[in-house]
Amino acid sequence: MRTAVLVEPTEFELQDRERPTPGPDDVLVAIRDVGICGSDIHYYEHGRIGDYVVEEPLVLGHESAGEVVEVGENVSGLEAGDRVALEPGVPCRRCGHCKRGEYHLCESVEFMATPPHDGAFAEYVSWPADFAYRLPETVSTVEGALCEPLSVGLHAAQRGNVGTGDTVLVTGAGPIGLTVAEAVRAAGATDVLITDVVPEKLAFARERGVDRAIDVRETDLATAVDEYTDGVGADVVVEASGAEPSIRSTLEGVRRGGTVVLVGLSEEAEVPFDVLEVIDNEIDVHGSFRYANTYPAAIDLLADGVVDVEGMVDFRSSLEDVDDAFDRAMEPTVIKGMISLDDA
Ligand SMILES: NC(=O)c1ccc[n+]([C@@H]2O[C@H](COP(=O)([O-])OP(=O)(O)OC[C@H]3O[C@@H](n4cnc5c(N)ncnc54)[C@H](O)[C@@H]3O)[C@@H](O)[C@H]2O)c1
Ligand SMILES: C[C@@H](O)[C@H](N)C(=O)O
Repeated sequence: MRTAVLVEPTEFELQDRERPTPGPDDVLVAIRDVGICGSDIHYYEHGRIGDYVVEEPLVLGHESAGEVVEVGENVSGLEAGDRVALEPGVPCRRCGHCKRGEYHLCESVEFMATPPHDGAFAEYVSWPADFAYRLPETVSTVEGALCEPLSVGLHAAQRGNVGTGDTVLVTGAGPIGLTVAEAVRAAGATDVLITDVVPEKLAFARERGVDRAIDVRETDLATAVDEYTDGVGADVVVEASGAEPSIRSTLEGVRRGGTVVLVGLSEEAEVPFDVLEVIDNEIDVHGSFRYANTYPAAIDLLADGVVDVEGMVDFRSSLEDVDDAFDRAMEPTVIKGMISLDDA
């Protein structure tokens, strides 16, 4: 089968690999669509993300969906021909975190395209059936693949306990900020403000219906939020840029007694944060890491037309053009590129 393998930073090689054989609890999936995520780009450019280092050739891609072509003997509920979204992180299912349902915190999670685990830029992937979710007819495999970033948004909204009538400030209008915006709307937020430093990203967010798009290069964030909220501040701020100034600015946007959710990963592990402000204003600060139990909700929201992810896609490219696709995906105005494979 065809695979695109990262052999060195900035160097993909198209390799012919043996088609995997599904184990008894697995499904073999002919991959149709795979999103290019910021972490794929980071591995492509730098060969590492923090302690995760690409030491052996690695198949990238963890936002994927495709068609089941074979099922293992223990699998029920899925059959050949079903289209599925693949949840990319598979936990041990036995530890305390798994048993509590917070399986994304399992220390033994094997996550696609995170060294040493291969991802989905491949014709076929064999995957545990309980992490493969059937797509209804009305949900495309592009949408199925983008259940992954949508899940990051849904989890962030849950971490922020976003509720009906809330005003939410999202910092960063990349794919994650945009899925957060979709998720908080679905959770009942009535006012969504978003920031960025790229005018095209802000214009796009505006087209998608955010109530206020703030260019923080030109506009003081605290003033803009105060104006919008009559000096109160946002109920919830979700940081989705990873930019240090933006992380610090979350405290300028949140109301007293409000919640800050940190999703964006800073290049620096330590970012100065005014703890006196946090205490004095009784701010709840939550980390948000990946997601758990979000795929069924993501698929239902897409099937019901409550959220949109397909509109974020700027281009679809082929496995053979993966180098060109990554070059395009790195352009600052591009939101989402996809690698799409022919029908298997
Ligand atoms: N916690 C998690 O589980 C999780 C999951 C996926 C991604 N992430 C992280 O979330 C962040 C966002 O991911 P993405 O794929 O959307 O990244 P991205 O780089 O595509 O988008 C980030 C956006 O932030 C904007 N930005 C830069 N500086 C800014 C500033 N000072 N203020 C406001 N906006 C600013 C950029 O212009 C860009 O549009 C990244 O740090 C990524 O690593 C975290
Ligand atoms: C969650 C996922 O989108 C992220 N890129 C990760 O590897 O953690």
